[in-house]
Amino acid sequence: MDVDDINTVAVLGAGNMGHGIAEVAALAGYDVTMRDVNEEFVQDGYDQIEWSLGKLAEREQISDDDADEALDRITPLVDVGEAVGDADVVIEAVPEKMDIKTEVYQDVEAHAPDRAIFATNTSSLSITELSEVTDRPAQFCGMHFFNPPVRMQLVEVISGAHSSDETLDAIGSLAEDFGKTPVRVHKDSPGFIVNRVLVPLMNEAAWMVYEDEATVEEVDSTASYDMGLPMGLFELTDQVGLDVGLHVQEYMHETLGEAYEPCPMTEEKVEAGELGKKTGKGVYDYEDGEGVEIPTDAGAEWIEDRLLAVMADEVAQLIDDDVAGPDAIDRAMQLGAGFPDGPAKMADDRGLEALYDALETAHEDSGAARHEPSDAFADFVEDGQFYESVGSEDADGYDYDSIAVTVQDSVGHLAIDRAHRMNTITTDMIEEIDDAVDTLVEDDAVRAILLTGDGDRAFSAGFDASTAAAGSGIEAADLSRLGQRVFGRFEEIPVPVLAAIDGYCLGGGMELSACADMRIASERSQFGQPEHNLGLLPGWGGTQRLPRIVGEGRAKEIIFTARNDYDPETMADYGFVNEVVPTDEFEERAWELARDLAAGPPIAMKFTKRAMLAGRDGVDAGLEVESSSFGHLFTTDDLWEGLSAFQSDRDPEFEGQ
Ligand SMILES: C/C=C/C(=O)SCCNC(=O)CCNC(=O)[C@H](O)C(C)(C)COP(=O)(O)OP(=O)(O)OC[C@H]1O[C@@H](n2cnc3c(N)ncnc32)[C@H](O)[C@@H]1OP(=O)(O)O
Repeated sequence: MDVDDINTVAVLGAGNMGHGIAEVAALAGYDVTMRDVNEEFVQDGYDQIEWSLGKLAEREQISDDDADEALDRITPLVDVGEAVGDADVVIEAVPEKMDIKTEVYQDVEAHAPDRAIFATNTSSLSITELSEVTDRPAQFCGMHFFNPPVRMQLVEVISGAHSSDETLDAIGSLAEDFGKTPVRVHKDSPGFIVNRVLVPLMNEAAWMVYEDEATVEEVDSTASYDMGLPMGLFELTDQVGLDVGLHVQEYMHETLGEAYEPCPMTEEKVEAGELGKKTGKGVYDYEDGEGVEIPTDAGAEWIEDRLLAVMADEVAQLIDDDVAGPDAIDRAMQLGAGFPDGPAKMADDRGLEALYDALETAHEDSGAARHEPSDAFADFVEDGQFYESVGSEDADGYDYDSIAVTVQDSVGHLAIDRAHRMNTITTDMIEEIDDAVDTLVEDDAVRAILLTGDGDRAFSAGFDASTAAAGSGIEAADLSRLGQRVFGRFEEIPVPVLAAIDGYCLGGGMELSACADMRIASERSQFGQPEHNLGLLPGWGGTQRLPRIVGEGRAKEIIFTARNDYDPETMADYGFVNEVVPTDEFEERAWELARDLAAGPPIAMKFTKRAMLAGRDGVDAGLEVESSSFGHLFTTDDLWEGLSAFQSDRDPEFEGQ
């Protein structure tokens, strides 16, 4: 089945995941039936969707009409026959119990059309085993969403032993059509990617505390502030629920072996009903205690190495077992767990040998199976790096971690690729942008650059404040200089640069866009320089470049008010935005304009940028560059091409000669 043949999606289960998936499908324009075992459950799910759509509309992420139309597309049902009778795809999100799922599939099988693909949202059961309770194992695969589906970008698309390529392609395309990023998991392996990396990591954190090697504060401080993870590991454990985590750990222990033995501390807490945030107490105490309090400076290098080593071993096994490559693993962890970098890259950066040694030393001390490095890990240490040995699966485009760079129709497209963190900007990203500018300028095929932010929430929400913890004044000044210089390169390079802003464009993101030659924005965009709210100032050129574009008075207003909600029309009035475009036409318009710029005369473009830049040193300097450039252009083929195209009333084809 092709994704174009999918019109109706049946979602089984109206719980947290089920109603979230139904909402996502309806927002993408599909007709949705949502089924649960009784009226109350299904109505609860429907009410949750209504509430969530209302919130999206309130935040202007969708219009009121979009919210109403999405809700209208959802039919809540109890009758299985009615729910799946006309379904092209059935997404099952019922409780994680094999007997419940088996019963549901038998019921569904009796009513679903032969063409229907079955996709299970299981996070911990075997896709292959589930597919075998149906009569269509080839039309069956995993489609694992993350909680809450409306906000989380990742969908793991998992191949069971019998899944056909056609099924996997259709479900991958469906996930994309839902506005999500599918990551292919090539084998039905316990925990797939995200849980396979995250669960042993959380388990190791628990063991370190249980065995008195470290305190909760030390582990969480290391994870949050030294490794830059979005939260502490115990904070995460409490948020997920200790019972939920333990359930997956037990499954992994059963299927993968002794190395996954759950920590007794987790078992004890589950037995005592201390399940995490939802019960008021887990590892942290939310009712009688202070809740989560993580000191910024209690981290330790050996804890970081241990945690990285545990992850590296899982990554090694996943790659070795052909479950996924390093870039798929990293992408999944960034989108599904909010990691700043993926575990393969983090381990490569730290050095596999050092991490292997850390694990081996732990094994000598503890003798525990979980500390025994796998053969796969040993092999990768021999090879040097995960990425070096396996390479990247990204076929076209250049290979970067935090940006995506491709060339199409003479346009070099540089997308900030951290949608999971609002496309916030890190030092590594700035260095990658620096390198990408070199690469694109050297590429003769590139005649214009289009700057965008991945996803539909932000061009960029600015500097990644979570990486700002403990820098000295000198380091911060260096970071400021780095951003000023690298962003400023867009002003200096010979090709025109268009920033296409869709969503938040704040702080450093706005400073980056200010270096483009032109800016267009979707109607839903929001602008601002909120640095003063953080006690900072715009440090990537904002105090200099913004006043040049909007005038000093407006620039001071934008910086002093520190608002983050300037609308695009106002920014167009201020002269910052060249054009405001309806959101649903935005991507097309951005590319149209970028292609138009790429079709312009390269030498005249280069000289125009150069003359304007020279003018910043004074009008006379600018005028001098203008006239010498004007003279030079008279010696170019492009001039004659322009003149002859004008005379014969056709579009010119400039070659930059
Ligand atoms: C030299 C350069 C300096 C600078 O650039 S300083 C930074 C300037 N930028 C800002 O101050 C923007 C800060 N962010 C915000 O105000 C809000 O966010 C938004 C208005 C962008 C969006 O608000 P909402 O829709 O309510 O979403 P949410 O839950 O606040 O954010 C979603 C996730 O994105 C993370 N995030 C957003 N901006 C940043 C940032 N600048 N640095 C680090 N993380 C950021 C959040 O924390 C959160 O993450 P989780 O889902 O894990 O809670």
